[in-house]
Amino acid sequence: MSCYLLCENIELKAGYNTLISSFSLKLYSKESIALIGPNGSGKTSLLRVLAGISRPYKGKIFVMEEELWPINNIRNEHYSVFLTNIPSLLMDHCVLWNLEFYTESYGLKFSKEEYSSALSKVNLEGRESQSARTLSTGQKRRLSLAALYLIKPNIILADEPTNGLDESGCNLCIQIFNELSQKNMSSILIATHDQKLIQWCQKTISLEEFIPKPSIEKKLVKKLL
Ligand SMILES: Nc1ncnc2c1ncn2[C@@H]1O[C@H](COP(=O)(O)OP(=O)(O)OP(=O)(O)O)[C@@H](O)[C@H]1O
Repeated sequence: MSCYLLCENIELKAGYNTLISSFSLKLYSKESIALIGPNGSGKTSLLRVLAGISRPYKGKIFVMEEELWPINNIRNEHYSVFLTNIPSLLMDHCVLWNLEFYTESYGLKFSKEEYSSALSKVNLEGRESQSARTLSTGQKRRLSLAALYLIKPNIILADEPTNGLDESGCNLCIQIFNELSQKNMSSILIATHDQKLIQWCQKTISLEEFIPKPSIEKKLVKKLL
């Protein structure tokens, strides 16, 4: 199996605080890993770094064997997708425009019928001309899933993809991830608190293990304060 995403000894900081240290990961084709950890443990920050949106303080990242930094050549290639959803939707544009925009940013163009069929898959049929702003939270998630289904990226980095989805939406999300992993050999890294999604993943990595422990000096200062 090919290793699609590799990172070694990653250290992340938020301001002066070290969020995560010595984090390494190998993500193979068809593999699905759940990234878990309490609120604020750095799951989103890590996904942003792995997607090439921000740089790690330390460590190396390889996407399909290409090193991500010092220059990010990876963005907008057919490599990874970052399922942030709502903020990345262009609210003043309609559903179809958003879908075209997402797929074209990966160099992919589809027929009107193919876009409509992807919308039907996520239960948004007939909503092509509706403004993205007027979609409900769950419908915005569904629109992101339709884009994901069309793009079929090799690497999927999903940040709490089932947030705001009802039960059928959660099942649909798992079904799409399953299809992409089985038929497209996609590898999937999911930051989530959703037990059903965690159970679906083949592996779980807890970020808690990579949160640096406060030194004795720091503990002492805290106690004295
Ligand atoms: N730009 C920033 N400046 C300062 N602190 C930041 C910044 N971005 C994130 N942080 C801090 O980094 C920590 C990790 O945030 P992050 O969103 O990665 O956590 P998370 O594990 O995804 O949390 P949740 O489970 O709540 O989604 C938080 O304490 C957050 O306040």
